Amino acid sequence: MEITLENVGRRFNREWIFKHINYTFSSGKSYAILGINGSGKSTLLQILSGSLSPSQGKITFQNGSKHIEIDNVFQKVSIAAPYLELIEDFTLSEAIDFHFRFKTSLNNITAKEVIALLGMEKSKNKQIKYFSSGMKQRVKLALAFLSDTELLFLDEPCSNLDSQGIDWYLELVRSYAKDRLTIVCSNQEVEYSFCENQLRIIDYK
Ligand SMILES: Nc1ncnc2c1ncn2[C@@H]1O[C@H](COP(=O)(O)OP(=O)(O)OP(=O)(O)O)[C@@H](O)[C@H]1O
Repeated sequence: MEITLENVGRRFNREWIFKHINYTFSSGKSYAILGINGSGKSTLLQILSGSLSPSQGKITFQNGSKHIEIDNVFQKVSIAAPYLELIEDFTLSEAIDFHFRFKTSLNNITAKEVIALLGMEKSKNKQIKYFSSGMKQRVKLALAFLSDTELLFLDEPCSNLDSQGIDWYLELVRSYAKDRLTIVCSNQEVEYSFCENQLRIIDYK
């Protein structure tokens, strides 16, 4: 899978958030999108997931010689982001079952195995609304990493994680990010230091 941006820019009202991005993202590689708060990282990630249109320029999604329509991109992407909330009334087991009604699980991993990987056997029947912010973040990350999608998009992946949680995240990266196109929006090095490519929003202002 390849995502190509040609002269891409986005503005809200009269304010340009970024302009003239020419860049190609390719499968099997990892990318960090870097910038200070409010610089436009999440906006760019939404464009890359097909959920927001650029104000100028062109984005194309290509699988080998096959062009992918923008409306079909959502099937190929897993996103963990602060603005994408879990359904709070679900128990953990229900949230996992619900998620995998829409996305195929990676290597046919079962809900039981996901719960074991989260280390949350004792909380499987607890409603998400009673989870701590760090527990919710772990659930979001597990659902994204363990979905069988070529594109893995992580916006501030270590928010609310303690040092143990950060090690757990890095283990997910080692185990499940390898052959995918991984993009991390961040301004914390620990979250993106594994990414071999970096795109700085400031270069496109
Ligand atoms: N729907 C919208 N309407 C108007 N302005 C918006 C909208 N979405 C984002 N913005 C503005 O675009 C700019 C970039 O926001 P964005 O969330 O992409 O930044 P970010 O780099 O991800 O920030 P953070 O690190 O705080 O998450 C901000 O000034 C924000 O206020």
